[in-house]
Amino acid sequence: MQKLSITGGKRLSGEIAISGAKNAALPILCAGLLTADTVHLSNVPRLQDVSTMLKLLRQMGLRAEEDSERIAMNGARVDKLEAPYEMVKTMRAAILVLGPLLARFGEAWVSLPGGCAIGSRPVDQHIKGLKAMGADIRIEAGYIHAKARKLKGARIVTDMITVTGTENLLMAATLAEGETVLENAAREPEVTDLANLLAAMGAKISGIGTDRLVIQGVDSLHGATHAVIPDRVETATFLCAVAAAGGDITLTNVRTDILDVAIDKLREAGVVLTSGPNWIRAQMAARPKAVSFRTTEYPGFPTDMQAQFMALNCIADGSSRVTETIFENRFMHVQEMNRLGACIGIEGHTAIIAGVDHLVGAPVMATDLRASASLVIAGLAARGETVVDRIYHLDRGYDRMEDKLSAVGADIRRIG
Ligand SMILES: CC(=O)N[C@H]1[C@@H](OP(=O)(O)OP(=O)(O)OC[C@H]2O[C@@H](n3ccc(=O)[nH]c3=O)[C@H](O)[C@@H]2O)O[C@H](CO)[C@@H](O)[C@@H]1O
Ligand SMILES: C=C(OP(=O)(O)O)C(=O)O
Repeated sequence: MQKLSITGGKRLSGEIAISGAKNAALPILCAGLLTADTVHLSNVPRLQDVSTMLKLLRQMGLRAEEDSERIAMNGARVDKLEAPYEMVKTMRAAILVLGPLLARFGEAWVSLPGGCAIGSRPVDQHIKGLKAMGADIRIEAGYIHAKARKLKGARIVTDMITVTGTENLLMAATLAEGETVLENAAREPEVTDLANLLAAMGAKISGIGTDRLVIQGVDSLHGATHAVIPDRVETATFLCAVAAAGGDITLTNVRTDILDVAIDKLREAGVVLTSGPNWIRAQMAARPKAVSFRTTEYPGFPTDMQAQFMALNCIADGSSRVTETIFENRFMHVQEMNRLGACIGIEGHTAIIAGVDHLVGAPVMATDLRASASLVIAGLAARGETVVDRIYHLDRGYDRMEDKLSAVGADIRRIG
């Protein structure tokens, strides 16, 4: 099993180009199922989840031609309406084929995702919404089996804000008969990016970027050309890395307008940030100051950045409180950080971090995607060598992270 070896204590200096957003690219690839025409995508990140999603879509009959960070996909020959367990278990986002398959082909078989390292993560709201649109949905042998001769528009109020739930229902609604209103919709920029692509494909959507999406169904969608938005989580991860290790880096291909909370917290931590239209520069010369926060839906503090900011707090001056409100089990990195000498206690959904003067490298285990990133950040700041095991989690969502970090002076390499 591959690992990352990091020898901490090197300041970071130079430029890193940010890749396209994983959480925008995955639903956007699934949108290719909604049309028989060709959808041209650029700024698609090269990471494991994208490869897994392409493998799944190709199994269904979607044609996808890849060239560097561009993909042209054509759904004219899609005929296998199934997402098997082997795919869904490695990538929960496979659930995003449910809405498009049902809307265009009237049937879908999607393995029910189980829980994962960060929480139980049910998909009841996806099912509730599709049922409200007239689908007949049964759970058969571990699969969601959905059927609908033609979906019908409906007013759907989800019990909680759900990102992929909103995306699935949005895609389904584009080809439903009549009007669908999605209340309590997720406002994450990745949902907006998907909605913008769907609009370019001929979908009639109003309220894009708000928590109330109104969709007038159309008979068919057509091809389009779209650039995936830059990854705000990858951006924030590298900003946390320089905040923890010190140095001066400039990130390019970024969208600073979707990073407000992260930027505020980094400034509070003492990072000097300057930015232009598509770049941000971070300079850090001192020990970071501790920052407290609670995760919430966009535009609040993202749960996907919680672990990386916690790594910063471990070596910060002062104590902090980090409350996780989205997932019930997203503190798996805490025990690993404590193995590096951090001082973190957990009270319910809150981690209380007493900043220590320095961390000391040790072998640690990655338990999920962002936990892995946080351990890399901790390793960059620690004295001596940290070896992060199970980095297949990291590879799911980061595009060549160790190459990008070594290019700015980090001592990091893949082993095993
Ligand atoms: C591929 C992708 O975009 N993944 C992101 C997406 O995950 P994902 O879309 O799976 O997360 P959701 O927004 O759906 O989850 C939010 C909360 O709602 C709960 N819930 C959700 C749906 C449902 O039917 N029932 C239910 O109870 C979940 O268990 C969780 O507690 O949003 C999360 C929250 O910003 C991010 O951490 C993930 O990186
Ligand atoms: C939790 C994440 O992804 P996923 O929903 O694909 O598990 C993430 O990107 O941090």
